[in-house]
Amino acid sequence: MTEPAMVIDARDVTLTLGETAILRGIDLSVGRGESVALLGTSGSGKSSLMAVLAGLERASGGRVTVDGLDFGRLDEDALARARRGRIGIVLQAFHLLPTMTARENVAVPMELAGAADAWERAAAELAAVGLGHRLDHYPSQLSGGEQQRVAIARALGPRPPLVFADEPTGNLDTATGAAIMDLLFARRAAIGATLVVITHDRSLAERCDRVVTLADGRIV
Ligand SMILES: Nc1ncnc2c1ncn2[C@@H]1O[C@H](COP(=O)(O)OP(=O)(O)OP(=O)(O)O)[C@@H](O)[C@H]1O
Repeated sequence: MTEPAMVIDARDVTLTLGETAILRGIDLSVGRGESVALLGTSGSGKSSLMAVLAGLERASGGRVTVDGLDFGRLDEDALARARRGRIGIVLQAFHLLPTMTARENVAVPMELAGAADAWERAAAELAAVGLGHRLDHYPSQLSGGEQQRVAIARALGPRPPLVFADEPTGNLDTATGAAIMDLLFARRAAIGATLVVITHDRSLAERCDRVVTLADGRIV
């Protein structure tokens, strides 16, 4: 089977929560290997769009196709399976599991994605983000920048074709944030993943192949 050229194909996507129309007819196609920045003021719908495209939130209307799968046709279990190994997510606040070491945080999603050698691969992934000497540290024993490196290793370890990052440098100082973005771009290039980055930072956005700007739930 040939792979679909578009990793993301969203057509007239709407999201309404309660009375609030959050996404109001989004059309967005993202090609394989492309990097796209989602820019927009606070409340414009960036995180909501990411949640819909990542299969974390169901669209209220329209069609979302990711890696050839029509999300609207999948039940919850099928959607969870579709996400696993196919979509990696890096968030502003890292969200590592506090009771697990760096290595465990990275190994668990790879195990869930079916890797037999997840434990060994987790060590290699952490070495690739410069943390080969921190395998057994818990998140509380790591700096913010180090925690985000673990989060990148965790998200990209299963080699997903699609990676989302929501304000990945938002909790970091400028220099650390720049190093994290360099790392995110380098690791996603190494695995050939498509990247969608949400940001407020125009200079960061301009590092992507394409900038998409949202305002009030629409692409402008
Ligand atoms: N569960 C919800 N119920 C109702 N409204 C919501 C819900 N979640 C988000 N919203 C509203 O939807 C709009 C878009 O929110 P979203 O978080 O997607 O914006 P954003 O562009 O990512 O903003 P930020 O840059 O501040 O993170 C906001 O006005 C928000 O208040």
